[in-house]
Amino acid sequence: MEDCKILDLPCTSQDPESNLEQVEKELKIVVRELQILQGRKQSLEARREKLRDAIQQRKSAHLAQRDWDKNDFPWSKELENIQKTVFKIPSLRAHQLPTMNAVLSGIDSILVMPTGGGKSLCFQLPALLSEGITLVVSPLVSLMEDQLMGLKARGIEAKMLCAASTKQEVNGVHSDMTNPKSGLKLLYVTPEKLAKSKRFMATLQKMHQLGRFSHLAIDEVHCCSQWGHDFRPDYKFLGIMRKMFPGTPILGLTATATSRVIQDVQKILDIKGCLVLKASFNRPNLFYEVRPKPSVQEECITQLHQLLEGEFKGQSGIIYTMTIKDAEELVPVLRSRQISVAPYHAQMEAQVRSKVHKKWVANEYQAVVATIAFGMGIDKPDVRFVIHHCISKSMENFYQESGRAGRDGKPAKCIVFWRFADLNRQSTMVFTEQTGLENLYGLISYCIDSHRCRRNIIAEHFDERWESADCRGMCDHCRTPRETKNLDTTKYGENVLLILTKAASMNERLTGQKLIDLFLGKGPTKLRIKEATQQGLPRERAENIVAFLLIDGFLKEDFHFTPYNTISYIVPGPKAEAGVPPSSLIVGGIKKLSNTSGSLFSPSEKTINTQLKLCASNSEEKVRHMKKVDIKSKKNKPLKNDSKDTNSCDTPSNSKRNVSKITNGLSSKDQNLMSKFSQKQEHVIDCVSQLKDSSKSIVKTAPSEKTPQFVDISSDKEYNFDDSAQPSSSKRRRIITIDNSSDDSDN
Ligand SMILES: Nc1ncnc2c1ncn2[C@@H]1O[C@H](COP(=O)(O)OP(=O)(O)OP(=O)(O)O)[C@@H](O)[C@H]1O
Repeated sequence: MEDCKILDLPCTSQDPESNLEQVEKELKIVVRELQILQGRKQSLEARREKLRDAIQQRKSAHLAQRDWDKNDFPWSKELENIQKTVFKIPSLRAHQLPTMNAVLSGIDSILVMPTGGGKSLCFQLPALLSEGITLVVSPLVSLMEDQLMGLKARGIEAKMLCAASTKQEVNGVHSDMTNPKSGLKLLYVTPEKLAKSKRFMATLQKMHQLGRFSHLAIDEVHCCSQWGHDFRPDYKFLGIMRKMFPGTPILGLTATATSRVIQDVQKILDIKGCLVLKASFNRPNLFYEVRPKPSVQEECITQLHQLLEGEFKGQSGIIYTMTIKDAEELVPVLRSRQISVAPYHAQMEAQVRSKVHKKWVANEYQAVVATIAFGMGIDKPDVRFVIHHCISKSMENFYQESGRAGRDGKPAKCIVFWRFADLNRQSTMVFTEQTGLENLYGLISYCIDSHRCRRNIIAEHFDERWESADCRGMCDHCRTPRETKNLDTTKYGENVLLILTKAASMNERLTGQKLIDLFLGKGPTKLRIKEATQQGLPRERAENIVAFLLIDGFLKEDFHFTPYNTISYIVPGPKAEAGVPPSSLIVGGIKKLSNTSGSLFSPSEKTINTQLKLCASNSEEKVRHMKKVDIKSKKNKPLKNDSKDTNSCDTPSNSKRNVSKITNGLSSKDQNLMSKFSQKQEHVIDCVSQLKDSSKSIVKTAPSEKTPQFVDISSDKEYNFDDSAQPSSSKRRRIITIDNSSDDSDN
């Protein structure tokens, strides 16, 4: 009865049916109105969010317009005095003074500056000019230890708190925080400490109430963002700091420059609209070089030996390895050659690690052989070389790691040893991360590109533009420029597909190495295809081609777990599936370009015809076994009439549709290639279809009764295709140049 009143309906017990009908009618009207209102609410909320963002951006831009570089702030004289007398720094670098002025003006800011740029000074110096304590959140104990060492050497009172701090140390810090007479200026804590110690947060609140919480500096602030390369869940906790400690200016510092990360960080820390200061990422004193890594470990050791005893003799450096095992294995071998090195990785005891670090800083070791555990905060100014014995997992990681070199501004070298085998080792470790493969492939394109300025590639990654002049011959490519030529990769793509098709038809999966063997006419005879073999192609070049096809999205890695490890197999990528050719490839070479023959640069029609015949005969063989999908008849239908296939992603007709979709997003260069490729497209589609067909019978995918798309020839069962998502190839660069200088087949 109550409900009836609410709905304002006449409620008579005589006619409940008609009453119910009326109620339901009314309910429908209300639900519809609610839906309309809900829709309006959502669109208004979205608009509000956009307007708020615009206001914050305007605020940010407005702040950035102010002259932060001037020298007439109330603190300017004292700032200069401390800079010169305490820090013994004669002049400030770009963005240091503006950041310090913003901090001292009480403005929330983010400073984006490359590693070694001098970010720490931007909170250390203002700390000395302010009443109370500057709290510095830093992700690594080694980083904090490093800074404490430097500060103590300058007579500045600084302490740290971490999980390893003794009770006595903790009590001492807590009393300093609330004691107005304490001279403590900088307090370093890990984000874990903040997130997990209620006692610490309580004392921090007290410190704030007493007006002693002068600034909050968050080092490596990109760790807040999942888009960054080093996300740390405990950094998320910092989101409450703005609300908990109003009036305490926040300074975020990072060497990660992508705008997506910066915006995310602003949101997480609740400092949208703050001042963002961004320095250029170009480190002009660093020489970038990529060397082919010898396949035999002994040869690689010899090269390292030659570098450390030759070019880098008497100089200090870091050798980065991918795994702890690699570091542990490399050290004794190098020591046996009288090179003074020590390992550094996460499995070593903290005290031993710290000892290695100190001895290296004191030049008692020429180099540390380290995993990425030796990274953030390594502040040795005279590091003259950083050698990557193995590729990093992303461009960001590489930039950070190599950025340990040359922090004193003097020339230093950053050398990467690159080999295809390391791609698979890394990819099997990073593929579970959200953007792991995309990030890794970004670095691979840096490694396999044999022509473009390395600096240019790094700049592109960080949304910057550096002209060739910015490099000034400080990378291997700019030092020895090469002539280049466009290479049609269609032939390579087709040959690789032929090999994959044949292997799959024999229930074989191919790892990258196996595929490259077969591409070069090696490996099991039963899997070889004479017509698809690249005669005379050096292995290094073949590896780069397959790597290129992977990062271009023509091929993709398919990961399988075994009880012991994860294996990466190579399968056709989204481009091959859609019948889109690989992107264009520029080959660079000095000696060989003048006498290049058509055999490599323009695939001979003869070879293609042979391949087509081979594939066509294979296709026909398979097609005979297809019950539901007649590839031949479907691929001859005009695209418009393919309406039946709208839900099928993988039939050839659909692949054609995908082609047109993909073509719309392609550059004119790629479109030209596309039209070339389209003649062979059906053949490629056939290959991919066969491949899927065969691979389905290998993996025995569960059949679906709803929309069968092909029939397993071995079991007569109907199947769907269910391809796993890949990083979008459109996000990657299309033009890459690979080495041609050692290519015998060019002669
Ligand atoms: N204006 C300057 N002139 C000369 N040296 C400077 C200047 N500013 C900082 N430095 C020195 O540069 C080195 C690197 O500084 P710092 O450790 O602050 O870099 P960073 O930007 O924090 O790097 P990272 O991202 O690796 O933490 C230090 O040895 C520091 O003393």
